[in-house]
Amino acid sequence: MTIVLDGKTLAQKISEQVTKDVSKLKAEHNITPCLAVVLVGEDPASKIYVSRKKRQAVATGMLSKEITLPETTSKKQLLKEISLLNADPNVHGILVQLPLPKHIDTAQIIEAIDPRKDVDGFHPVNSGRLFSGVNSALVPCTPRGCVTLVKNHRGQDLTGLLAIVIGCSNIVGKPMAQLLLQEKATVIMAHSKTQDLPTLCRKADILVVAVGVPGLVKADWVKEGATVIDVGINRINNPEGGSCIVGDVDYVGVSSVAGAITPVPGGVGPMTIVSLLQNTYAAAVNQIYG
Ligand SMILES: Nc1nc(=O)c2c([nH]1)NC[C@@H]1CN(c3ccc(C(=O)N[C@@H](CCC(=O)O)C(=O)O)cc3)C=[N+]21
Repeated sequence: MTIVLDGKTLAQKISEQVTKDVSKLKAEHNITPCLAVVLVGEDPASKIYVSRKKRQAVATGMLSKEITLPETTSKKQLLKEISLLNADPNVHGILVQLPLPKHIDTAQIIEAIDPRKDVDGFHPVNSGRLFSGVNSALVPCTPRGCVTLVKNHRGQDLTGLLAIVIGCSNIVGKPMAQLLLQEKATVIMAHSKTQDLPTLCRKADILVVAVGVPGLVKADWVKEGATVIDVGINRINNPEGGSCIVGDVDYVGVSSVAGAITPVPGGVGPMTIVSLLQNTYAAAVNQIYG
């Protein structure tokens, strides 16, 4: 029997803990963690994600501040907004929604965020800390959520397990590999140029897929009993009209061999958001005890 890794329920449980932590912080220090989300442009998917992040932050008792800027915003204007948020003692977390419009250099924007407020964990200071295994790092939300989900299912010890991560992005694949390495897993990073990917993947105890290709991973790519984490979120058109969201894993096929699998939606997505809340709380605490 394949176990469905229910990210929605686990995220809800973690969110209740964050709610308690936030109320304790208020009672003891009279400080309410505040998450600032910056959205540049009109991308409909980004708007939905931003409103979801804001709503869930507020649901835990945090404050949320939204800065919405037009598509035509210059790099200079955006840098100015970030420096105001960096300097504002009432803002503890800053998230600049990606992707940014093409005329803005993303790396430069990320580097302008105060690393202590970088709740996405994308700043080189935080990725450097993660690489060095320094535990004060703010860790990117999706990989953090994936590891929480895996450990909640398999137990805390991942020592010696073979973890294969498909996809090498700065946002998911690379930090995911570092976190798994920290858990003493044996880690392989694979990508579109990897030779004979199906044969390689069949060796994995833990398979993390973050490539953005709908249904890429099929049943015969997966070892019996493996834990499969599907990070993909792909909107596809139904033949009968309308659209739906699917992951990078052929869910029905892989369910017949995997020991455990994340659904899309309801798996990694909710864990990403709750990790953002955990990061925002941690950032606020760090800024208090500075
Ligand atoms: N600076 C920045 N930080 C991010 O963390 C970031 C970003 N930019 N840009 C876009 C991606 C995407 N992302 C998601 C978060 C939650 C769900 C989520 O909650 N998904 C639900 C619903 C899916 C749906 O129905 O749309 C689920 O999987 O169940 C999805 C995707 C964060 N991102």
